[in-house]
Amino acid sequence: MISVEEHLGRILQAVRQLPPTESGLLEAQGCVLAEDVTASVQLPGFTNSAMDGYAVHAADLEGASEDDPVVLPVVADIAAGNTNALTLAPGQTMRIMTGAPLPQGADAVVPVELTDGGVAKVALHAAPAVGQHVREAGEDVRAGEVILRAGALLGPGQVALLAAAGTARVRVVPKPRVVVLSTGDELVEPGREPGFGQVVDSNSVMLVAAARAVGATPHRVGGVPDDARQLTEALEAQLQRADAIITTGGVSMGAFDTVKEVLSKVGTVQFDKVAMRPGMPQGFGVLGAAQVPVFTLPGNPVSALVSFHVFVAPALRAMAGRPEKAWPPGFVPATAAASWPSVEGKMEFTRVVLDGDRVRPAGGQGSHMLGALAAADALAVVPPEMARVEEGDELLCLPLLGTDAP
Ligand SMILES: Nc1nc2c(c(=O)[nH]1)N[C@H]1C(S)=C(S)[C@@H](COP(=O)(O)OP(=O)(O)OC[C@H]3O[C@@H](n4cnc5c(N)ncnc54)[C@H](O)[C@@H]3O)O[C@H]1N2
Ligand code: MOO
Repeated sequence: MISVEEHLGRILQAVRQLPPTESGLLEAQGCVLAEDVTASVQLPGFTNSAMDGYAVHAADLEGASEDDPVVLPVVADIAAGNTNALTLAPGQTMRIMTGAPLPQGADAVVPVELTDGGVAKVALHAAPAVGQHVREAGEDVRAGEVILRAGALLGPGQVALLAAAGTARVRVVPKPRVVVLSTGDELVEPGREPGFGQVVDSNSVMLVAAARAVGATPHRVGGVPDDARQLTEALEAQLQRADAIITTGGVSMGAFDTVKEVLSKVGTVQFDKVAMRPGMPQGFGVLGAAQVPVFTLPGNPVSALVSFHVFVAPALRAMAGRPEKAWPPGFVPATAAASWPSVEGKMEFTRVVLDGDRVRPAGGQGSHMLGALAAADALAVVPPEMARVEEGDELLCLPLLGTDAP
C-alpha cells in the first residue's frame, strides 16, 4: 500500500507542461500565456470624454455656480466615433458624448446634468477642475508596455485587454485533450434503459464534466467491453488525439479486470493500492511514443470522482501550465459540525455538506452512492492517523462544484 502523496508525487514527476501553440483570443480563454505580451498601442488611444456633456476650457468657467452660470456658445457636436480632429477656441464649448475625442485645447468636461442642455448656447452651472471627466491618452496602458506576463491565466478581462491593446493571436499553453474511456461488459449508453445486471455508463459523463471543469478539453469514448483486444484497439486509436487518457473500471482484483491485464504489458503503467478511501485501486503510467499519461481510475463512481480530484486534476493543471502551489490543492479549511467514524491508516474523503465553514457528512458514504455524492458540496479530508472525526475538529475540504474556468 502506498500513500496518497507518493502516488500523486509519481504522477507529477511524469507529467510535463504541454508545448505552446498559437491561438485566437476566443479559444485562448482558460489557457495560460506562454510568453510576455506587450501593447502595440496606448490605452486609451486618444484623450476622450468620460461623460456626456460639454468640452470646455476650465479657465472660462471660473466662478460658475448653480445660481450664477457662465453662458457660452456651442460651436460643434462631437459623438463617439467622430474621427475629425477639432480645436476648441477659448470662450467656446462643444457638446461631447462619452468616449468621443476631446477637442484640442479643451481641458475639462461639464456633465450635461450641470447645464441647461443648450444646443446653440449653453448655461454651465459648475466650474470644473482642469482634467475633470477627461480620460487621458495612455493613462491606462502605454504603448510598448508589458501588459501580461507568461503564466497569466486568460479570463474575460485578460482577453479584452489583449484585444484592446492590439493583439489578436497569442501563444498559450493549450488545454490538455483528455480522452475518457470507461470499461465493463455491464455498461449501457446514457439514455438507454439498463437490463438486469447492467448499469448506465455514468462515469464517463462524470469524468468528462470533471475534466471540463478544470479547464481541459475532454473527449468521451463510449464504454469498451471487458475484452483485451477491443480495449487495446480503443487505446491505440485514442492515443493519436490524447494529451492524457483516463480509464475507469477494471483495475481491482476481479477475474475480468481487463484494464489491468492490458496495461500491465505496455507502457509504464503501474498498479498500486493507495491508502485512501474511496479510491484504493489506482494505476498510472505513460503510453506510446508521445508518453501520454494514462490514469486508470477505479470503477466505483465515487471512487472515480475522488481519484479525479486528488490525482488527475493536479496533473491536468500542471500540463496546462497551472501547477499547484501546495497540496492539498484548492482545499479550504472547515470545522466538523458532527462526529463520524473514519478508517485509520487511510486518507478518507468524506462527502460533506457545507454550512458556512462547518461541514457534516452528506448521507451514505458507499463508493457506489451517486445520490449522496450529488447531495455533497465538498470532500472533507480525514488524515490516515484519525480513526474518528470529532465535532469541532478542523478539516481541509475540497469544494466539488468548483471550476477552474476563468
Ligand atoms: N476482492 C476485492 N474486490 C474488490 C477490491 C479489492 O481490493 N479486493 N477493491 C474494491 C474497491 S475498493 C473498488 S474501488 C472496486 C474497483 O473495481 P474496478 O475498478 O475493477 O471496477 P469494476 O469492477 O469494473 O466496477 C466497480 C463498480 O463500479 C461500477 N462501474 C464501473 N464502471 C462504471 C461506469 N462507467 N459507470 C458507472 N458505474 C460503473 C460497476 O458496475 C461496479 O459496480 O473494486 C472493489 N472490489
Ligand atoms: O477504495 Mo474503493 O475505491 O472504495 O470503493
